[in-house]
Amino acid sequence: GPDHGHWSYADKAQWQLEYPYCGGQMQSPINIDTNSTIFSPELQPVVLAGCNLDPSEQLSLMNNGHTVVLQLPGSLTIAGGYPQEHRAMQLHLHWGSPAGPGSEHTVDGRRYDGEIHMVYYNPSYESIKEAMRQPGGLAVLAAFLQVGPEDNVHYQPLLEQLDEIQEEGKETAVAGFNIEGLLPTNLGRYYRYSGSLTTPPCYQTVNWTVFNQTVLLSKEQISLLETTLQGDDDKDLQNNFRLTQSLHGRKVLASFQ
Ligand SMILES: NS(=O)(=O)c1c(F)c(F)c(SCCc2ccc(C(=O)O)cc2)c(F)c1NC1CCCCCCC1
Ligand SMILES: [Zn+2]
Repeated sequence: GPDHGHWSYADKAQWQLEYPYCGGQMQSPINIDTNSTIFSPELQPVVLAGCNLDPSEQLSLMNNGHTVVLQLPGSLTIAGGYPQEHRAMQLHLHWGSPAGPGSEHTVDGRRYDGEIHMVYYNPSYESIKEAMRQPGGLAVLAAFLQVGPEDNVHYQPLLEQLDEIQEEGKETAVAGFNIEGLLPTNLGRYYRYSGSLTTPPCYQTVNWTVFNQTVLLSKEQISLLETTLQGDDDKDLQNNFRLTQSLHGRKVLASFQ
């Protein structure tokens, strides 16, 4: 993809020097102040289509030095909850370390253990490259990962392969599975706002959905995520989250009261 190689979460204050959008007024992630959200009953439940990927389908799982990325087929689409259909591109995770949590968004100042992002693009644009640069060109479905009492079996296809891609740049194959299992069961309760990619180039073209219900993983699964991968210069890949950005007057809508 575009040149993302040399930035890191250590120098996130300098991103805007190289990538001007990162200093913009519609940046992500944000803190969601639940007392200031606006109930919007027109926000319909998110509906996914084509998410039960056949096990014969092989998906690329890669450590790109900043996160673990699962490439998704364009046959997986958002069929409800957005003005028009969007096609899947990839999903990736954000996490912390054994010393603390690592979600990107926060709710009333609370940071969760981790966060999954499913990235989609609006196919009415000529190409993904084009869609990425246009307002409303991208949709990201975000859900918080939280420590719960037992293993989340839906995350095993991803987590059991992490030891295959410990080093930056390593890639492995994952057999198709039900992608919807990675999200909360209730896709009707969510926050919606206009923001950006949380990584350079920070394009301000993302229509964000942050689900209210969290996804529960076991302590062992969260710990595996926090302690297996290495980023650039062989340091542990941890705390790969951007700090929350100012709303600059943006409103956060809620599909629920
Ligand atoms: N939260 S997020 O959605 O902004 C996000 C991150 F926070 C991310 F940290 C990432 S990974 C870092 C950016 C990156 C690195 C390499 C490559 C590549 O080799 O193709 C691609 C991207 C990452 F990939 C994404 N999502 C990508 C943003 C980068 C360019 C558009 C492609 C889909 C979304
Ligand atoms: Zn992300």
